[in-house]
This record gives sequence, C-alpha cells and structure tokens, in this order.
Amino acid sequence: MSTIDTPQSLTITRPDDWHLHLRDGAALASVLPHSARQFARAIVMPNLKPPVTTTAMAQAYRERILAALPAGMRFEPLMTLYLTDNTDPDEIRRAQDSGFVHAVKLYPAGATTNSDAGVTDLARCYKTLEVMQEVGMPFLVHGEVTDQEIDLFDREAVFIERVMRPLRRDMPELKIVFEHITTKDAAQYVAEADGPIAATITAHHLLYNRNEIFKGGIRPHYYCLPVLKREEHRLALMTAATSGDERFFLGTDSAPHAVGAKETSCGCAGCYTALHAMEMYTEAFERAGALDKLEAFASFHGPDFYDLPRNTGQVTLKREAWTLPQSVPMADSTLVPLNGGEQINWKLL
Ligand SMILES: NC(=O)N[C@@H](CC(=O)O)C(=O)O
Ligand SMILES: [Zn+2]
Ligand SMILES: [Zn+2]
Repeated sequence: MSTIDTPQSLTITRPDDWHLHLRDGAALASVLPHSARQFARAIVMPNLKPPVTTTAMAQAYRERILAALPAGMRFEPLMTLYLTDNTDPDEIRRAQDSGFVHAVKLYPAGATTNSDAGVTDLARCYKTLEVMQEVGMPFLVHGEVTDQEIDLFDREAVFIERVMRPLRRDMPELKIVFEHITTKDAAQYVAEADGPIAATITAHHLLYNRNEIFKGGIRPHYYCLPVLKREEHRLALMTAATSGDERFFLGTDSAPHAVGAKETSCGCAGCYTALHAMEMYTEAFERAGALDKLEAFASFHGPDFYDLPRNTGQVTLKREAWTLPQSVPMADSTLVPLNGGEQINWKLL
C-alpha cells in the first residue's frame, strides 16, 4: 500500500506578475480579468502601438487599465516606460516622482513584438541610464541581440557578452531585471553577478523545451521570444526558480495575440498564459519536488527587489483536474491560450 505524500492544496501569499502584456482598448478589456484573478499586481509592459514612452502616457494607460477592471476586482498595474534612443533624462525624474512608474524597459530595436521604436545602440542612452542608476529606477531588459547573423537560439547568450557585461561594468549600481530568461547561460550569469540584478522566469519556459513547438507539426501557440530552448536550459531554469535564490522571481510574459495573428504563415511571438499561470507554476514546482519554494518565488522576491510591500492576502491552489477552454474572446476575435483544451492538474480557487 502506498501513502499519498503530496499535498492536496497549497495556500500562499497572494502573488504578483512581474512581466505582463495587457495591450489596450477592447483587447485589454478581454484579458485584464484573467490576470486580475491570478495576481494582485503586475508590471505592465509598454510595447503598445505607439509605445508608452512618457510618464503622461503611462498615467493615461494606467487609467485605461483601471477603467477596464470589472467591478469588484482588485488589481494594481505597475507601469513602465519604453526606452528609446531619445528618452530624455528628465523623463526618468518625472517617472520616479510619479509614484506609479516602476521601471523602464529596453527593447533592442526589432527584437520582438512592437519593438520597432526600440533602442538601436545603448550608448545613446547612457545619460538617461545614469539618472536611472542615481534614482534607483529598475531597468528591465529584453536580453536578445538582433544581429541576424547570430543563430536565433544563441541570441540571449550572445546578448550577455555583447550588451549585459559592458552595461553592468559601466553602471554597476543600476538595478537590472533580465526579463524572461531562457538559457542556463543567463541563469548562471544572474546567480553569480555582483550587484543589483535579478531575473524573471515564465511558466512556459519552466515546463517546456523547444521540442514542444514541433510536436506532431508546427504549433504556433508555443512560439514566443525568446524562443523555447533545449532541455538542458529548461533544467537550469527549473534549478534557478526552485533554488530559493531571491534573484529569481515570477514573470509570466503572458502575451495575447488574436488567433489570426498566431495561426498564419508568419505568426506573432507570444504565449498566452494569464488564464492558468499559477496552476502552471505550481505544476512545475511540484515536478521539482519544490512546492515549499513557490511562495517566495511568486510572492516575495519580486516586491523585495522592487522595494514594494509584499501582499497581505492569500490564495489557495487545490489539486483538482479541470479543462482549460480551447479559446476565449478577445476584442472582436478570439484568443487561443497555451494548453487550450487540455487538462490542468491544479486549480486556483
Ligand atoms: N514574449 C513574446 O513572445 N512576445 C511579447 C514581447 C516580448 O515580451 O518580448 C509580445 O508583446 O507579444
Ligand atoms: Zn521580451
Ligand atoms: Zn514580454
């Protein structure tokens, strides 16, 4: 006779999402309730069209998010600015003084969805970065080089050598979040680096390797940037996330795209996980035998790094099978979540 030694439910401090795409307009209204159900707060990415480049734009976007929140739901959007070659250093001071802008985001020009207005050369931004370093404004980095000569699967590792090391040498006190890391190189770099650096890790990069994109045919809903990597990298991310190291924390990178923009000959990058993010992370931590490490990763390390208070409420995850919808409405179209139509083993109550 065997005994069941795995818990049937898990109660933790209410978690936050430190990397989220909410979009705007009708799409925002469709996706926001999913994240608000899962998380108390989220760092909201600024890659709208046009991008959120000023404190005034961030304030207006924040108000649109709060206006789209269904009655009775609580959710705090933590706003970010999109860095461009022309971001004025004074804009950083305005952002810092606002109290609602919590970070500035680097999109290397052309690296990912809506990054055309991104930075062409970080050297152009040094005056602005110096002010960020001075006032303690975190710098969130999409860490991939855009050099087309570099193999797609190597772009994160090459970014560490070409961009991250020189930047951190020049600005050793700048607070940096290496966003959505996908490689053992990045996990090791962050774990060993001196100074104020951390990394977010998505649930899909913990659960899947690159084979998932090609299982039985090409599966566009598993395509995101940085793209899923080899199994050895997934294992390194699992080790980092479940290590208890305060430098690693939760960021879903949930990135909604209408079904037509994903299921097409040149589909957009982005996985939608906002419906079941905590269930996915719980599954990953359980597989690693590390459910006791989930709370710190999901609810403590993020606010500690951002100098924000930890949440006070709690949530419970129950071991209960349920089926994720195949698709959900998004604006005048539909959205296919990652794992659409599949059975999920945990349920966020
Ligand atoms: N992660 C993605 O694949 N896509 C994101 C952009 C990003 O986070 O790089 C998006 O905005 O769709
Ligand atoms: Zn990104
Ligand atoms: Zn993202």
